[in-house]
Amino acid sequence: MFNALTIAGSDSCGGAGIQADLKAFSANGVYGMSVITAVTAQNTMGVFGIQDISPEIIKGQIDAIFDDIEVHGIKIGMVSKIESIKAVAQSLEKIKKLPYIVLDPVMVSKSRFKLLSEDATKTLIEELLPLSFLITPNIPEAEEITGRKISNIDDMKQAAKELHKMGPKNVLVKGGHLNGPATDIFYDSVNFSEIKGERIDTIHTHGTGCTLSSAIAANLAKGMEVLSAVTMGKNYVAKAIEKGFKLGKGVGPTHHFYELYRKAGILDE
Ligand SMILES: Nc1ncnc2c1ncn2[C@@H]1O[C@H](COP(=O)(O)OP(=O)(O)OP(=O)(O)O)[C@@H](O)[C@H]1O
Ligand SMILES: Cc1ncc(CO)c(N)n1
Repeated sequence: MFNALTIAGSDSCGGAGIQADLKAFSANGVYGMSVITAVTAQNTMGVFGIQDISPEIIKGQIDAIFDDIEVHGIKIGMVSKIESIKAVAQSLEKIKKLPYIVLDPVMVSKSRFKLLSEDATKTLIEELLPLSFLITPNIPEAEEITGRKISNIDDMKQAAKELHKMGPKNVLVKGGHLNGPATDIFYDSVNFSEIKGERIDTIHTHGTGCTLSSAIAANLAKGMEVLSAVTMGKNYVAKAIEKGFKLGKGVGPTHHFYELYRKAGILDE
């Protein structure tokens, strides 16, 4: 059995963060483990508070896992404070043979709540980008990291090149925030690939980024090469968005178990 580890924040309503990651791991056939960096009080309408976990307990969780278990893939999501980022980087740097790391540089929630402290972007760039096999910024995140405005596919490609210079082996700039087709740009230092997808007309997109990065981490953990892992992850998130559903009063979550429910006759359409 292959496994994957998510290092991220908890989302109390289960649509994003650790909860989305563990569901995406399971649905993509790997055993899921978690290191919680922060707890958010969150629902489909917004984020109402954050409690950061202490650097000691973040390190303690990572050490506990790596002292005992061979990890096959890692996804890093929300790590909101400078001290938390340093704790993650220091713990991971100690590990002799690191598995592939997929970093989703989470900064702001769909409801516009800051999930990364304003002073922490530089630390995220310096400490976590060089450790990453793949980073998956959305457009506002790519703009914040590169300082460039991104309005179209060519801008996404330029940004991917600049992001690559900051240390990650591969870059996926996600196009969910542009108008038109949901095209993501993949760059591996030599070639660009346009990972195409139709835009699905839905408001239920809570946790799309978490779902995608975790599906890709699961695929890498299973030994898939990077472009297949990204393409299959993109197909997975498209289906999860298509089957996204109403939960609460706001932006509902992606659906991770549609196929399983369909096969079991538990349809929820
Ligand atoms: N309406 C949509 N229809 C189809 N695909 C979409 C849609 N919205 C986003 N996507 C895709 O979902 C994936 C996640 O992209 P997105 O830009 O939404 O991430 P994000 O902003 O990081 O998400 P999050 O809210 O979890 O932080 C990308 O592959 C993107 O192309
Ligand atoms: C905990 C958490 N991580 C990531 C996101 C993505 O925006 C979110 N809303 N909440």
